Amino acid sequence: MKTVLGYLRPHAGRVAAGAAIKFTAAVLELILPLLLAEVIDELVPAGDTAAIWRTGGWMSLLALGAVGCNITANRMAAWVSMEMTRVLRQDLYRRIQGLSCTQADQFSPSSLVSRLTNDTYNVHQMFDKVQRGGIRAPMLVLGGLILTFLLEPSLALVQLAVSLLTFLTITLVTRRGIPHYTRAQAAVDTVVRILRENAAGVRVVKALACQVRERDRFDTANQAQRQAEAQAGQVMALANPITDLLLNAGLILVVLVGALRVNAGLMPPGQIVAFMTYFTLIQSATLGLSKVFVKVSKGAASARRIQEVLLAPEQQRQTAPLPAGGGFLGMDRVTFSYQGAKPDVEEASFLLRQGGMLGILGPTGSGKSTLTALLLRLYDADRGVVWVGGMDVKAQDRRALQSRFGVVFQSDDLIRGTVYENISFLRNLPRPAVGAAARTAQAWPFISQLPQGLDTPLDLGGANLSGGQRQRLLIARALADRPEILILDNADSALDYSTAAALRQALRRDFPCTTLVIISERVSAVREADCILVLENGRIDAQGCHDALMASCRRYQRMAKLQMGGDVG
Ligand SMILES: Nc1ncnc2c1ncn2[C@@H]1O[C@H](COP(=O)(O)OP(=O)(O)OP(=O)(O)O)[C@@H](O)[C@H]1O
Repeated sequence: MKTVLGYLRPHAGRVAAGAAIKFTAAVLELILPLLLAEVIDELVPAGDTAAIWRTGGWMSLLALGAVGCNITANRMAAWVSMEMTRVLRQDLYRRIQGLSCTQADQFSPSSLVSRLTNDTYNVHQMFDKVQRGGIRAPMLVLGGLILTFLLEPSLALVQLAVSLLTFLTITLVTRRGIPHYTRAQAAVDTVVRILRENAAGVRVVKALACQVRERDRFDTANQAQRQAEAQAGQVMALANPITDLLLNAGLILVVLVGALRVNAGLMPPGQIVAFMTYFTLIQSATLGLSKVFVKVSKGAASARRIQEVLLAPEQQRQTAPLPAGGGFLGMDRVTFSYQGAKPDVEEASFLLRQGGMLGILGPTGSGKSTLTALLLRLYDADRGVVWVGGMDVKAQDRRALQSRFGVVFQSDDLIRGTVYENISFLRNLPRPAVGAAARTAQAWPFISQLPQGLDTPLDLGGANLSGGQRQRLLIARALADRPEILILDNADSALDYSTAAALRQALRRDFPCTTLVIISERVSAVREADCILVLENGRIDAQGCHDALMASCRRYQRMAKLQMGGDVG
């Protein structure tokens, strides 16, 4: 909470000015009933018309002054809470971008999204409500009670009792309602998730004829959401009628007790009117105050969640010396585990010269992608040293390090936009560079056949392209900025053999100085590599060039024979 509160500091002057204006408005509102009682009890019996007009004028001025002050202070409050939330959201976004993948995995992507959206919204609401009602409501309640106690203690006690009852009722009702709303919000999340999964996997759903099951899944989530909303609605439906009842009961009590005291000659009749006005003021302020409490409790919980991300520790930068003759890129006895249970990469060591090619082969789940994640410093190794450009990756600025790479991950997707926008990908690259990358990636033949060439719009995820066309665009995206190091993670899986061969040839021709890291299930994709790693269960089972592995590694020989028939020499 302290960290989030710090975002108010730059606006302290405005907040203080807003509070002073709200204070002034509350004082003006509290003076009005006193003047009203004076008109009824003194000026009307005295028949002093001029004084009645004068006091009426003052009352109008006070009422207008209070409205003006409240509008000004509310606008200031809205500005401050919007501005501080903007900066908070911006800092949170930057921090999320700076989180290591381990930290992002720990928070979970959906939780980070909800911290950035829902939680910042709750904090915004809290600051807005506190500034608007946090001064005015307690001032009106306290000031009203003090003035009424000075005027007539027995009536003031009636007001105090009813106000306390109102406050307790609203707080209890809202507290009971909040869990239902939280459940309703979670149910909405589930509905949205099912919708997104369904939209993304619409082809699979249709192909596997799962529409009915999907509909049932959606209906169940939809029903759960309706139920949670209904329960919340049932609880909250009590709030307004109960407060109306308490307000009316209180007014009746004030009038009754007041009338009895007036009849007994213990107080002037005008004070009943003043009391009724104070009572209405105090009741509405009490309601406002309970709403402030609700917003503060929700906002404080959200502020804690935001703070957890903002204060997530920076990654340590303990570097280790590189082994002698470390080369351009490599690892030395690297061990890494995603969740600390079992090593996902164990004792991995290899070297690669600049401009060289590293091939990585191995069964699914053997740690191939994890090796590239460590090179990119998406995760830090638990033990050992990883280096790129002859320097420990931990000693390098993560963004600068990552900008040296062009990468195609298995999970990459196209965005809604033109072919050019998909290849350039937010980098504003010149069109000739984009065209050249598309040629190397073997994408040009089909791009030139599209109705608007590079300017042809693509659907989200490239739904209007074939799998192989999508893959070639992704490769072009990785190449377009002429990276120093190129990582292709199974990027040829949807390409036919002759296109994959043409791609390899074009890569060597057009990017002779680029260091290549190629993960593939095909021996043909890596056979020209300077070094091929054969992985098994996170360990490097064997490494060497194609000929060396053919001579020494049975697993590699089997794969080569299986995939390339007799052509394995
Ligand atoms: N983000 C993650 N969190 C936890 N475990 C993970 C994560 N990513 C991968 N793993 C685990 O690490 C191990 C190695 O995964 P990795 O993706 O590196 O394998 P791979 O050889 O690239 O597999 P594939 O060929 O199927 O892509 C697997 O056991 C996998 O379950």
